Amino acid sequence: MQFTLDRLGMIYPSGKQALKNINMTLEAPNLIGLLGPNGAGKSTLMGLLTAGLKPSEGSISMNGSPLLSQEKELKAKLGYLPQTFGLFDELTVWQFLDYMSALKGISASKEAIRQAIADTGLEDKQKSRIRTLSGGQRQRVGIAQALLGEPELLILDEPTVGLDPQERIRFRNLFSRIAQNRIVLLSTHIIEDVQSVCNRLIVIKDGMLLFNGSPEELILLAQGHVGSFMENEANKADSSIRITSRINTSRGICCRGVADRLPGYAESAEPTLEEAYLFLLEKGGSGK
Ligand SMILES: Nc1ncnc2c1ncn2[C@@H]1O[C@H](COP(=O)(O)OP(=O)(O)OP(=O)(O)O)[C@@H](O)[C@H]1O
Repeated sequence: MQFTLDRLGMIYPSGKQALKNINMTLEAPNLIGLLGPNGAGKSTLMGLLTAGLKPSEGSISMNGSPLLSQEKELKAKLGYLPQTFGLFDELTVWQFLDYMSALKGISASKEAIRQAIADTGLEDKQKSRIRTLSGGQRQRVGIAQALLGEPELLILDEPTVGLDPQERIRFRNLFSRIAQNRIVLLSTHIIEDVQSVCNRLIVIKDGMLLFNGSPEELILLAQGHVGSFMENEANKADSSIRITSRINTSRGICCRGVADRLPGYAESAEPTLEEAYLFLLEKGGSGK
């Protein structure tokens, strides 16, 4: 399965340009992390890929043909967790997933539901009404409906929101397993979610593609732009460095930060993925 985005742009009827000139290819297998600050255009990009939105500029093709002429085929291949979604509060978890399976036209629905419930750890909640679930449990039901029928393309808009750290780890591992033979695209603000599991990162800001590559390539971009220094040794007049962390040590507060040109008092340090991402956002970056 392959998607090609060609000069893709989106202008909402309000006149807001949410995406500009996006060019990229997404192919299986891939676990792709979609990163960007609030309002960057991540949900808009996901809306276009799921054909819920129609592009105002450029196009998307699926396996070489226009996506919008293959909406039925796309729906059969797609599992989608939107940022906000409605659950039917009076249904039980099983009933809701049964209903979603029917909408998706899944034939062996019992097995598909059982698998989705097992993958999301909802076994002991399958007979509970959705209104009685916690926020994190509801999010898991949202993920479960996206997983139904083993879709070839899984698009997850902030799937780990509301999940506790243990659950986040569980889902990271699950997404990583699923992505072995399909495309999983997940948006998040949490770098830990993409670190170690995503083999590819896409960063957008103000509707523009800033980066499209591996986590290692992103870290390389920030090499020489991350420094550490003791706070009491810093020259306060030189504020060119943006502090990313402050840690108490026996010698005082040790700071790390990113800068286009490191000030003399900072010692160059190996960038973390989070620092590389912050550096890219500060700098504006260059797409690939
Ligand atoms: N239906 C809409 N009508 C008009 N403008 C919209 C609409 N939906 C989104 N926007 C605007 O388009 C831009 C991109 O929004 P989008 O929701 O795609 O960003 P995002 O990266 O998903 O943000 P967040 O991380 O906050 O969820 C924002 O400026 C937003 O205000």
